[in-house]
Amino acid sequence: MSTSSEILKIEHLSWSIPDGAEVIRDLDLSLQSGKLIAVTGPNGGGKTSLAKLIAGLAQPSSGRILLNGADITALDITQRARLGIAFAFQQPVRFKGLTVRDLLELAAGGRLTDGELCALLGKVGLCANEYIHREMNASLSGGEAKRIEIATVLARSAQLSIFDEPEAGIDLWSFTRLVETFQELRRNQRGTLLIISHQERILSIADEIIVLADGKVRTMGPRETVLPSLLNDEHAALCPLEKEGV
Ligand SMILES: Nc1ncnc2c1ncn2[C@@H]1O[C@H](COP(=O)(O)OP(=O)(O)OP(=O)(O)O)[C@@H](O)[C@H]1O
Repeated sequence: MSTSSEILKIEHLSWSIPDGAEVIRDLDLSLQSGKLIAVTGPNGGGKTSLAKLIAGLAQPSSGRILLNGADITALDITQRARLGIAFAFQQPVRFKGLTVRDLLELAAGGRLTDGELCALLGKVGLCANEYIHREMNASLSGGEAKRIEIATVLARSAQLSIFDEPEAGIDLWSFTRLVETFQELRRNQRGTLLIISHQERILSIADEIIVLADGKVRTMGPRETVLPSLLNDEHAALCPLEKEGV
């Protein structure tokens, strides 16, 4: 059993949108390595904004982000990706001209055998034979593109993988497979997983749950203590969870 250490530290982080409204407000956070951490909370609470700030897609107005103790606040998304941060968008990105194989090989950093591609796509409930030569264009359905994007993050085997609402737009069977994949990664301690989700099934497999509301951490703690309070009536209005289906 490995002892976990701090992989990400966030100090006094704030971020404002162009009209001046503060979306992330003086937020402090510490994430331990090898854990599955779920981030939940009401719509508009700042979850995606926080993920973008961590991935380097947005620059904070103030505060610091440290990865393994090193200040990465000034680094852009490419530099942070090189250091081991991978981000799967809420809305998948399409890349005209690139095939699914190209994209997964780019993510993995080298050639992949058909068997490896099959294993990766199988983790998100896709059959490789039908997909590896498909172009990442509009001919893919929203759910297919979303699952391929998730597979690219899995292919990266990053130190810190961030998934923004992986449940959004994918069918129940693929979602079940994905939840199993997250559990496998957690069991094998393959990096740290930060998963933004409204799904009780994701929250139920988390080591830690963060509830974000109004740009601040409302609650953070082990699943065993946070989830019961999220499921009771007192918190239902603050953070309605999706219990069935996707
Ligand atoms: N680029 C932007 N321009 C203007 N407003 C923005 C921008 N990005 C985020 N916001 C606003 O900031 C707030 C937080 O948005 P964010 O997407 O981070 O919330 P969220 O917690 O991820 O919500 P959801 O659960 O609906 O995905 C929202 O009110 C949103 O409208």
